[in-house]
Amino acid sequence: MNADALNGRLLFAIPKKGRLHEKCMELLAGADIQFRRHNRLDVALAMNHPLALVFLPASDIPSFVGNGNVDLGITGHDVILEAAIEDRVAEVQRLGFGRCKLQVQAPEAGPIKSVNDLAGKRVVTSFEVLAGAYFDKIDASMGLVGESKTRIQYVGGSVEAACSLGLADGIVDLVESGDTMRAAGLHAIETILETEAVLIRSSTPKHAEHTALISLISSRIAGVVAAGKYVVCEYNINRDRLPEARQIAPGRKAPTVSPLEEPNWVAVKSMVIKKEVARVMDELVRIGAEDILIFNLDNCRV
Ligand SMILES: Nc1ncnc2c1ncn2[C@@H]1O[C@H](COP(=O)(O)OP(=O)(O)OP(=O)(O)O)[C@@H](O)[C@H]1O
Ligand SMILES: O=P(O)(O)OC[C@H]1O[C@H](OP(=O)(O)OP(=O)(O)O)[C@H](O)[C@@H]1O
Ligand SMILES: [Mg+2]
Repeated sequence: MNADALNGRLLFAIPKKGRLHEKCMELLAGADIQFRRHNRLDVALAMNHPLALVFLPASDIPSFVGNGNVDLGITGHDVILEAAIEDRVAEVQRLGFGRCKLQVQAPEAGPIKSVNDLAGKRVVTSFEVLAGAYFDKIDASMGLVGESKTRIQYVGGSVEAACSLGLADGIVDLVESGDTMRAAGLHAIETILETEAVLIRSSTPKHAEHTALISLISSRIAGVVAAGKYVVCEYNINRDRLPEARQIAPGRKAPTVSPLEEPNWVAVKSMVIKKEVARVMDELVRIGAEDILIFNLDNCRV
């Protein structure tokens, strides 16, 4: 594809593989960004917007966006901090996936039980900036200087293997379920940060003409993200219990209340945060609600 094909198009960077890729594909579908990606090509023109998708490694996306080479991107909050470029990218919104923690880990069977035990030793990581800054503080607090400071070594992946290979006394890497950590015989001794995927744009955009399209795409993505966060809860209840029901499930603005053919009974509908729905249903049952139904949302604008 020659550079002319991209002329005037908004460039949107998407992780080309790894943990964030599939979820990003779902977001693009939910936002109705249609494209056909040709085999091995990392640029795909959208068919229904003046936009091109650029498929890049997640860790390269912060600098591409921060330097204005692309206008919009999805990547992890962790790699933005690691790229030390947070002053040049604006986080438009959190996306609710790619949630994990950057943790200091050490062999479970060994003597290292705290970060102080690890200070001055060898740490292997793909996050050398964040791990370096973290251990600089620990070293300073323990009076470790020069040669006695913690040695941070970069590796590109499979970080958990470093201790058993004799390369490191501890590591700094991402943990979600903890399965990889446990399988490698490691345990977490400290959390450096919590992260999730974020939609970012350049703080100093080169192409002001894209502002309206960036707003449209952001609003569509926000709708897809919200749809994953909420369910619609519908139930029947005696009108006398409405004040209590409203406290249990207040909805976003207010519940929708419709009359039923049964005297003094109403049907109520409200949006409920998905994670809270079991508790909300328990409480509605407790105050006499009947026929409680929960509906997932495909998409929304809230
Ligand atoms: N286990 C995980 N659970 C949730 N999110 C994760 C996990 N691992 C990584 N991430 C998030 O995804 C981002 C990209 O990491 P990922 O490992 O997918 O990329 P990669 O290393 O380029 O790909 P690959 O591992 O396939 O080589 C991380 O910066 C982090 O924000
Ligand atoms: O706590 P868990 O659910 O086990 O997830 C954590 C693992 O996921 C990521 O690795 P990934 O699978 O991307 O492989 P990589 O190390 O080659 O990047 C991360 O680097 C951890 O190794
Ligand atoms: Mg990885």
